[in-house]
Amino acid sequence: MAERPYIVGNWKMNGTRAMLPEARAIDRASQRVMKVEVALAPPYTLIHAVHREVEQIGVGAQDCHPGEDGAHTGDISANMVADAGAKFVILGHSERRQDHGEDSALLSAKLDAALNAGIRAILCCGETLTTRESGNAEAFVLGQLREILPDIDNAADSVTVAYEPIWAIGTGRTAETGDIEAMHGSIRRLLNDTYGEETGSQIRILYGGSVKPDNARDILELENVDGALVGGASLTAESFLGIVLAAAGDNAD
Ligand SMILES: O=C[C@H](O)COP(=O)(O)O
Repeated sequence: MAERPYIVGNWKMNGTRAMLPEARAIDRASQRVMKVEVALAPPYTLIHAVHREVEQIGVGAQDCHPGEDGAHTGDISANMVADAGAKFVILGHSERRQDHGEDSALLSAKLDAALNAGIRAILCCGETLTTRESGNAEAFVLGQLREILPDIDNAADSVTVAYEPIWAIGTGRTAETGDIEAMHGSIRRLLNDTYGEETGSQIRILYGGSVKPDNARDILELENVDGALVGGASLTAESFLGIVLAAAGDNAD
């Protein structure tokens, strides 16, 4: 278990203002679990409202445009999400890669925009089931990361990695613990090679893919698993807090 696990809820395209009491409940309970760092990434429309609603937990965005401003109808810049209260942005989620054709060049530009706006990035990576079954999962995931990891000195302050096998997202299937540990170990070695061990060892690596209160403990205990990126189970305070408590080892304080 990481010294201070990082548990991030990604609400994806879910949530109206009716969800604000869930955010408030998550925040209030998280104040009693200081040994876990908790954050929520609501849709753009709720970032400011959630930011105003909470005191303890972090608030982030699920995406940003690579540009600073201008004629991009319907887009939202990193400066805008920062202004709304976001302290981080999720980039490269497989749903955006699939739904919007996002590639590494675009993601690198988005990452630059986020860092210039002074917000951190959660960089997502993960393989399809076909890639896993062909035995190429590790090469694929490390390749994704090599293409987007930024060439900066303070990477540990700016970047978190989230490994999410695509076939485990929203399916109720989680990867085998041995496979998670092996992939996180490979990602750690890549981070150490890229940034040196002092920095590489401090960059957090989250696991995502059907993390629930009843499997969180087993996953979070694995070596090099520093937290979780949670989708479906972050939509109610009850299930999300179940994961937060599992990360705390069930002990508040
Ligand atoms: O960003 C979160 C992940 O895609 C995991 O989603 P899930 O917990 O619903 O499987």
